Amino acid sequence: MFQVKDLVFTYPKNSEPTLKGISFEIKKGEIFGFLGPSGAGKSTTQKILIKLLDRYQGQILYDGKSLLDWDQRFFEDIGVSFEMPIHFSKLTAMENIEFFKKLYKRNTDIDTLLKKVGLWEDRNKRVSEFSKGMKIRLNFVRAMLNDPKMLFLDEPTNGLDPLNAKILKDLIKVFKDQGGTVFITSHIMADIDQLCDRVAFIVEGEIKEIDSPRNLKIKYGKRTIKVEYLEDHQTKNKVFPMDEIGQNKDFLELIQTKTVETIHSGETTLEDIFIQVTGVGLNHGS
Ligand SMILES: Nc1ncnc2c1ncn2[C@@H]1O[C@H](COP(=O)(O)OP(=O)(O)OP(=O)(O)O)[C@@H](O)[C@H]1O
Repeated sequence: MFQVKDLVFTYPKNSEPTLKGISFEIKKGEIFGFLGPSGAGKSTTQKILIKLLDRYQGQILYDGKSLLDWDQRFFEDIGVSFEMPIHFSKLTAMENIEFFKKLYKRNTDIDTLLKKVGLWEDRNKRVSEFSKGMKIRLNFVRAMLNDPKMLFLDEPTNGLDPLNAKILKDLIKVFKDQGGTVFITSHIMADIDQLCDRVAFIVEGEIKEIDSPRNLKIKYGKRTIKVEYLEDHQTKNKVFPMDEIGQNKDFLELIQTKTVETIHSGETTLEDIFIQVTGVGLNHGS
């Protein structure tokens, strides 16, 4: 869908580039996560990909054609949902939708979409009366109005309670299952882990890693097995190397002779990988 090669971008007032020659591909039909600490260049990359910023160096192809050569038809193809929902708060949800719908040639079935996000009953309420979660869901509806081929989502679940976050994640998955492509940034690693086929880690304008969450966990995981067991009425633990565990006499003896409480493989979380790759804790992010 997108091929980005050696992308360099410097804001006009800056002397140093914000993006220092990044290359990546977003494959058609995948959910691609873009992760990194605050100020790494995620939003800048996203703004370039949606044609809000130009004057970059390097090459960006969308659907095989340079992004610079795409005209208004590009905007018919994409849906964008940025972190801060911006709506006309004195208008109802439906009035907002009617307004933004007119910006596009192609439209999706809005009634179905409103029902899917759980806003159908509230469609005639003023947006000023909406909760944050409702506004974020309305934002998603806005991004989907033109039945896009590709969605750009910036922190889509930020500030949502678990139920609203699940509704949104399920909608993103359905979009993908129906052939859509997604570019997503988030500081919530569990959401990224659940959603993304591949992730890129960007640090100070450079990409440090690109792979599937699963492959990254294998790469950064410890490949150990920790057994917690009971001995003398106390919980003890032993750690074994995962390689050739089936032939490990100590391990086999332990699980045959002791009361095992838990067995864990030493696989790491995306959160740990974030900290290892970026060198920055997640609470440093915005
Ligand atoms: N309009 C601008 N003019 C000059 N510098 C900018 C501008 N916008 C962003 N920057 C700088 O570019 C760098 C990358 O910013 P960007 O917003 O892309 O980071 P980010 O990874 O999206 O961060 P966050 O997670 O906080 O959203 C930062 O150092 C920032 O100060």
